[in-house]
Amino acid sequence: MVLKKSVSILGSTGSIGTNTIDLIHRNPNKFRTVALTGNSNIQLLAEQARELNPEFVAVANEANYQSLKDALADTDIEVGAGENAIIEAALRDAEWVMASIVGSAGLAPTLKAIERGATIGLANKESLVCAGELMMQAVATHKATLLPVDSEHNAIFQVLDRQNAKAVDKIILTASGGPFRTFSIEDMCKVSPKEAVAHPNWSMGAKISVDSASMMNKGLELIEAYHLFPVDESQIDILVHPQSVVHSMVSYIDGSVLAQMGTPDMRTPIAYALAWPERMIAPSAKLDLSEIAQLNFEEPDPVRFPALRLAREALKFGKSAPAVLNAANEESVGAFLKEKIGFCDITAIVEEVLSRFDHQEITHIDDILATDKKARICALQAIEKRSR
Ligand SMILES: NC(=O)C1=CN([C@@H]2O[C@H](COP(=O)(O)OP(=O)(O)OC[C@H]3O[C@@H](n4cnc5c(N)ncnc54)[C@H](OP(=O)(O)O)[C@@H]3O)[C@@H](O)[C@H]2O)C=CC1
Ligand SMILES: CC(=O)[C@@H](O)[C@H](O)COP(=O)(O)O
Ligand SMILES: [Mn+2]
Repeated sequence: MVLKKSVSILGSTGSIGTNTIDLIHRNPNKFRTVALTGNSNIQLLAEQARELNPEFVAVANEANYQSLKDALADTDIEVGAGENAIIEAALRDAEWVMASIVGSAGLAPTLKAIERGATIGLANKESLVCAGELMMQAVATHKATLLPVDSEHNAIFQVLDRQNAKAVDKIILTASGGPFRTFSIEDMCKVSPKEAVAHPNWSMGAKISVDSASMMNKGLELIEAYHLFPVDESQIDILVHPQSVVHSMVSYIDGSVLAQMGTPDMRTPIAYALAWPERMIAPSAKLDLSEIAQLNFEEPDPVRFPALRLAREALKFGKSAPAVLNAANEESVGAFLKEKIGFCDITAIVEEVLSRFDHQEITHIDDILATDKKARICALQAIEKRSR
């Protein structure tokens, strides 16, 4: 009998979470679910729990505790609510944990799963952006395994020659350019949330879709790549590739460039991380290059997409700057989605908060949590000033 891999999914009700569950459903003999977590979508969380029968289900928003409890009253699944319950889910004894909570809310639970030495499928890039050094130190100290799920980083992980790290010349992160790749600044400043979440290639949650539209997603991914892979900031390039077929590349000192390709379906990188070090079948459409016929590449435009410069500056500055960048961006994206500010205000506010902030050294997760809180207050003031 083959032992089932025990898995927990933090953020099971989101886009990454539901794609992960899709793969688990297709492989009932391979996986056993230990814990699931959500925030607002109680109906889906309860349905997932009924189907997968985990030990424990947690909801971050405490106001949703009773409805989740009621929905699972006739089962023996334990139910928890609040930030501590999400931490408890991360601490439950699953070998493999999908970190797919959106935003810096994912940091503390991901770190707890790392500290117990689990294998983490990391989708939650914001945690690495905020606390890259601390997280990577914790991975080494606790002998945890961090498997990048973000499609670009998963691609790099697949083509990086770890035996010859010194032979790496560049990491080339591909970017679709988002829905406004060809827009003028004037037109971009007028776009609606509906237009911003309509990614040309990927189906994703609202926050990351807006990040893709501003290209802050690529800025966050630059910082993510810096922490995940043994390269300097100057060795990470960003290249616009509108088809999202080449998910990223590594170029070597001998002139070889290795790329990972596939159709834009997150079930491929999730399946890679779920099955690692083996591989498993994923239902993603097969790549047909003759049908696609053309793959295009172009340099990103730093004027229309200032997020790329802001993220690189924050990475170079270090200290609390990346955590401030992330917090200000999360608040601004939230305000844009609520139509309180315009699309171009997002990066303007991030820049304003970054420049006003007294950046401090980070030595402990509490420093990150305090920075995150302070930067959000600062961002909310800037949002208020620009509110429509
Ligand atoms: N979607 C994608 O294809 C990709 C996503 N990523 C990254 O993966 C992460 C998840 O993205 P995505 O799945 O698109 O996001 P979604 O918005 O679709 O899902 C987010 C998940 O987090 C939960 N959640 C929201 N707020 C909180 C909170 N405060 N505390 C605990 N849980 C919370 C949501 O619960 P509920 O729905 O119940 O409210 C949901 O389960 C992000 O960091 C994103 O950048 C990376 C690469 C690709
Ligand atoms: C699927 C995934 O990994 C996203 O991060 C995606 O890369 C977004 O596309 P952009 O290249 O437009 O940011
Ligand atoms: Mn990505």
